[in-house]
Amino acid sequence: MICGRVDRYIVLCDKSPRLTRPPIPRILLNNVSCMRNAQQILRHVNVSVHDGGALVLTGANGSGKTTFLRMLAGFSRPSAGEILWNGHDITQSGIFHQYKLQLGWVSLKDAIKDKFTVLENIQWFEVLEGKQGRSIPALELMGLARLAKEKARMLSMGQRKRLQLARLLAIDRPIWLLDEPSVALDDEGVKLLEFIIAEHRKKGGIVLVATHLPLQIEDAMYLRLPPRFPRRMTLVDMLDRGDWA
Ligand SMILES: Nc1ncnc2c1ncn2[C@@H]1O[C@H](COP(=O)(O)OP(=O)(O)OP(=O)(O)O)[C@@H](O)[C@H]1O
Repeated sequence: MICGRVDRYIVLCDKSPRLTRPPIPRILLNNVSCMRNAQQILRHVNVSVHDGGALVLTGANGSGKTTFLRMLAGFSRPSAGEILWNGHDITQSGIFHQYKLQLGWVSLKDAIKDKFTVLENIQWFEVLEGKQGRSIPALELMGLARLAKEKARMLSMGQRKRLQLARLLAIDRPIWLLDEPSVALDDEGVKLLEFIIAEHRKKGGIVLVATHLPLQIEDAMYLRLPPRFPRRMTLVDMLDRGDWA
């Protein structure tokens, strides 16, 4: 029985009290900052995510949500601080090699090959992963089974997003990085997205999602990134402050 927390330790109350370390977060951002083109995009971000956890990033256009996800994907490095996976710095090459195999990525650049069929677009990645048998169930779940043999160029924007999500399911990696995953989805598509996120988390998967649109994600942590450029002061602001009095 857990009786309380003392600093970093959980006190277990039984006949012979003992101290047990809490589990290391699967992902830990420790005082992370990020520069792009000599400009500070993210400043002193601290986040920890355990298995089954979800983090929702919100903030104005240009506030750094995509930058945050790209850093977690290893596309760019923090300019200060560290990103730890299982307690290890992901920027170390040996660690990164293992870490990147944990990641499923959905972004506005959909990496869909127009000349391939819908099914081939998933099976291609499945083969690369050394997996099989998940593509058709994933297409069925995302409502694309009847389009499996069509060329991907025939798909609408929302259908392309569904295909990306089907690929995410088929590849079945534990850490999902989702950049605006609900853009272009209809109401049913958004419900499916919320459903697959919930199911993924039930299996211990982690979801980090940047979004402008509301998503129902139970017990998610929210991180609102501050606007990068403060709004320019208007005449109304000056009058409100009494600068002209
Ligand atoms: N490749 C790049 N090189 C230099 N600066 C960049 C690059 N990509 C983005 N930035 C800068 O980083 C800032 C944050 O961009 P980012 O795409 O992370 O914001 P965002 O919060 O995802 O925005 P949005 O809501 O519009 O998607 C941008 O304003 C831009 O100035």
